[in-house]
Amino acid sequence: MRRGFLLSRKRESTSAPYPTRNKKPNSDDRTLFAYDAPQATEAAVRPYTVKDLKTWSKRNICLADDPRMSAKVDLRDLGADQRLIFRNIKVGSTEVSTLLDCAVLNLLPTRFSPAPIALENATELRSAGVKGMGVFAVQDLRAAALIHVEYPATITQNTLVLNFGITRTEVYRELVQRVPAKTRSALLQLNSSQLAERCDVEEGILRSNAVGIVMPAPSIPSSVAMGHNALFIEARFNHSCSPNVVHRFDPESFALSVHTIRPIAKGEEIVFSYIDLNSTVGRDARRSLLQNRFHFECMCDRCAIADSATVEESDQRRQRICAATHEEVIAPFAAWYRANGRGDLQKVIAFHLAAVEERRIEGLYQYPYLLHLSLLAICFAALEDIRSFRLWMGKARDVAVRNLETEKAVNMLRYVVYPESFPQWALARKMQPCPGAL
Ligand SMILES: C[S@@+](CC[C@H](N)C(=O)[O-])C[C@H]1O[C@@H](n2cnc3c(N)ncnc32)[C@H](O)[C@@H]1O
Repeated sequence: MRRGFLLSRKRESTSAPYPTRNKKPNSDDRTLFAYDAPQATEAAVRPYTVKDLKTWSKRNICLADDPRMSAKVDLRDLGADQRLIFRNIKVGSTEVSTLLDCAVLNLLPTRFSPAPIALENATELRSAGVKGMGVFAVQDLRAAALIHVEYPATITQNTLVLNFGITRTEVYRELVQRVPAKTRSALLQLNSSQLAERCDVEEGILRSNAVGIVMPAPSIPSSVAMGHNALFIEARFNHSCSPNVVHRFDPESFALSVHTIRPIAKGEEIVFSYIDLNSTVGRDARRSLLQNRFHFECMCDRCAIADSATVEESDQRRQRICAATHEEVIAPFAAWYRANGRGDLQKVIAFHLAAVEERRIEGLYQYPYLLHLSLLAICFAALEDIRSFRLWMGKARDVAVRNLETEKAVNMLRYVVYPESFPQWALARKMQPCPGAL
């Protein structure tokens, strides 16, 4: 057996909380498979001490599939430092098969909060051509609508390096084996794309369908170590580089929720992004990342553009959008403000409207989109233009709603209803020099 192993129940009770590097693994390591702690609420694992975390923090953990990361660390060194255990977590009547680090398990809430309720009859599953099946809107959907809520079938830490006594294939097989029978048969119906010929069914399905989620993490320098993948059976949304929904996993309720980013027309396909569109900008780079990570050639609207001049134009637009810094976005308004309102506020408005339009064309609505919206609302408040203020403040509120920033969204709604209560209301007039002043 290779050096390195997963934590078994037996070891949890020993004085050393985790196997040490010098300790030789033995056949007991496999007792893990018989381990069955049913609830996240059960304190079966000793909580981490500060010392544990400090020791661990010094060590780099890497993504085996990511060449940038594996250069930093010797994979052979990692075996004894992984503290992953299989555990089925119960959320209401749902059971989630997980392979998680003890530190993450200990950070889960002792009681999950109720999941939010999605709009009923909002979507249907049907053919999406070359992409296989896809999810489509069956009614017009407004921006920030909650259209889908689902508990995962499986969750794994995505630092599944081959440093266990078992292979990655066995890990995936075990994880699927632990999924309750009814869900497991639905899981096994999922498409495993090009991976089907290269690996086990379970591995193919998990690797081509699981989506990245954020789990609670101890504060360690290598945050990438805490990346996780979760498999959802019903959320069969295809990928798009111009997504119209965002998904968020909430560890407090243990549910995935999917919100619309913009209004979606009845019949339109509902798509989210499988990758970080801020860091992978050009069409070719996006396609090769999706091919390497998810094993398909992206056929989304932006990637399927045939004309190379249009692709170039789109790439440049995306470059501009992704390169925009917070400072650059606020600069025009800040200059107007510093000049005591003496500049042309219409120019500031034109700057933000152009940026918002570029984002609409590319379907990129991540930060600092909200900043553009807020500054448009501020400009129109300064000019006492009630209609435009309500429009842009309303759009900013939609972003807060889909970001689950409830308090902010409530305040924004108050401003939509009572524009004059907005702090910058009539700012342009108030900043005019008083008649007779020197
Ligand atoms: C989570 S599944 C999405 C649902 C899937 N189409 C189905 O029939 O179950 C991910 C798989 O869908 C396909 N897919 C998703 N987005 C795609 C895209 N933009 N272009 C081509 N294929 C895509 C790929 O085969 C990928 O492995």
